Amino acid sequence: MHIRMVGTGSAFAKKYDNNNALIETNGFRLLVDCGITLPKALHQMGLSFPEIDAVLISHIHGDHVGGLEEFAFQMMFKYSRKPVLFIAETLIEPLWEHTLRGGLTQEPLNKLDDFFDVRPLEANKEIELHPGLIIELVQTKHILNKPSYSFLFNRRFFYSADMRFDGGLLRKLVDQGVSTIYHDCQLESPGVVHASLEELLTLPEDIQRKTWLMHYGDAIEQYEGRTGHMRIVEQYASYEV
Ligand SMILES: Nc1ccn([C@@H]2O[C@@H]3COP(=O)(O)O[C@H]3[C@H]2O)c(=O)n1
Ligand SMILES: [Zn+2]
Ligand SMILES: [Zn+2]
Repeated sequence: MHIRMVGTGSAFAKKYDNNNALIETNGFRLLVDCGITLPKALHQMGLSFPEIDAVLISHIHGDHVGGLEEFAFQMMFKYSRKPVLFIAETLIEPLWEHTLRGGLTQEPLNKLDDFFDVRPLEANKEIELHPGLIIELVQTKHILNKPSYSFLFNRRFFYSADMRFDGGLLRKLVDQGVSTIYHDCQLESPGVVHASLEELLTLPEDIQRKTWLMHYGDAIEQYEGRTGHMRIVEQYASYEV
């Protein structure tokens, strides 16, 4: 399974695009989150929307869903296709009512299903998105009373959505066989709604060696060599996980 980050930046980063990714396996290309900067970043990578087989959403923040309106419009009016949208069932209503409805509604198109082939996902339950690509949604803490889901792919690759530090969960995942963790990282403390670098540096060495940092601020270059045993995911680079 390959992963390419379309962006590795925090919500307010300006040197890096929104933390969105492409997971590619067996000819299937899954977009993980679709933020504000995604349409342009994807274009700069030489890709267009019809080349994406499905999109998966972690939570309702602009750097994760802000590009969905353009995705929906392009697919509907330029390509006459309805993209597959994998999304936790708890996020379906808020995505439409709070994010997309205003821009997309034009009678008779007035619901999420008019624009996307919606595939609701249940947390803590494995599902095969495509042959060879199994996912489990893990609800992780981010903003109070606002659901956010991290992703476990093929039981071995953990991709954090925006989440607060949870060393116990990471320990459990590694003990269960997870070999690679991509984790959002806020460089400055306190993290508040994200794991801070300071907190991530408290992880035991064996977990740090499996951990790669993403969703970072523009100051990341100043932190090179200061991330313990954790590596930094590079924007646009392709990795085998
Ligand atoms: N209680 C909050 C809520 C949000 N934020 C900032 O807003 C950003 C929204 O996207 P994000 O990637 O979740 O990161 C959030 C914080 O930077 C924050 O700092 N405190
Ligand atoms: Zn974010
Ligand atoms: Zn967020």
